[in-house]
Amino acid sequence: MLDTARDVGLQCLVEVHDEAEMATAAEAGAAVIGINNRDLRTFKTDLAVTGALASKAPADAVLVSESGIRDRADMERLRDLGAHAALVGEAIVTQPDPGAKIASCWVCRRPRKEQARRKRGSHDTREDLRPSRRGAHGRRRGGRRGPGWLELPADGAPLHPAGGRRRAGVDLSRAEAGPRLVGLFADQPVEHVNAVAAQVGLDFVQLCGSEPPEYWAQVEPAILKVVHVPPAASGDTDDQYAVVETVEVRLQAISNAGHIALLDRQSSVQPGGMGEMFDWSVAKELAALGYRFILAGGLTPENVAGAIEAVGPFGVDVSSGVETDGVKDIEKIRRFVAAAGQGAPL
Ligand SMILES: O=C(O)c1ccccc1NCC(=O)[C@H](O)[C@H](O)COP(=O)(O)O
Repeated sequence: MLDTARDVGLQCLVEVHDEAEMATAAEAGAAVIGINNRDLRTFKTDLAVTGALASKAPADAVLVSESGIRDRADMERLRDLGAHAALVGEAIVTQPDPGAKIASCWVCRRPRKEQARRKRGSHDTREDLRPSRRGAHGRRRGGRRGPGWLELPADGAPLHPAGGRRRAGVDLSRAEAGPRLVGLFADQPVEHVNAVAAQVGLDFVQLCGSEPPEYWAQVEPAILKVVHVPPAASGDTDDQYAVVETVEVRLQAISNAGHIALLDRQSSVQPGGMGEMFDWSVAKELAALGYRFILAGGLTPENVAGAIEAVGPFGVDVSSGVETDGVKDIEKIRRFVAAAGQGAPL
């Protein structure tokens, strides 16, 4: 059945409740395994079932904990037990405001102690399609590096694709096999973005301008949406909190639309590539609230490990920090990638 599903382009969620069923699922090659915390014979529900079976799952399976999940505390517990996703029914449908309930349960980051445990080899994280960008690699084994192709109307006219290719210095023909290819745009006609993406075979489009959600909806490839983080007006805590709230609204909208957010410093000069950091405590706060984002702005081979450790982003992005005299510097890129790999796992 799994083979048939794959042949027609479907993925199966294979549900298990005990060790024997987990062994069957593993043997069958199930890539997504649902651990049902409810015993369907007795209807007894116990989240500990997830803990007991997660360690018996194939290392590269995605684990979905199912049933009996009520709130954020449960979600955190399941995450710590090794689940990658949760299937929640009753706790959401019985709420007057299901959206608020979902938002209150959102847990994304794996805590560091769990990362460390996995890194020691007891249970591995899985390869997924999450990108990091342009050699700015943050995830350990599961991360993807994404060379970026920059197309911004900063000088009036969009770059021709060939210009982009030269600028990014990547062999586009290798994009399929290796890194994910990201194209950067800012407020350009969406038809143009789609045409370029199709012509070049972009995996992601990074929107660096003030494109609204209606625009995102028309973009064909996956989207990285930049959120420019403004400085706190006075630097005091209230102002900083106001910045967190402003950015949070944007992150929510991006996440709800199924896209990936990239936090970068706001600049009146150009929408990125300024080599300047924003206040990482804002990013740290948002990561603690469970938001996933790529961290950008002023990263360098020297500070990237510390940034990952301090903020805990989903990925990191760099431009000028790996340049020498305005040109990408392969040695700096190598050092950046190595240093990012040494930061706390994302
Ligand atoms: O990277 C550029 O040169 C650039 C130029 C104009 C607009 C946007 C640009 N880049 C957007 C990015 O995503 C950068 O990688 C991001 O802003 C980080 O840049 P940096 O602070 O220089 O590392």
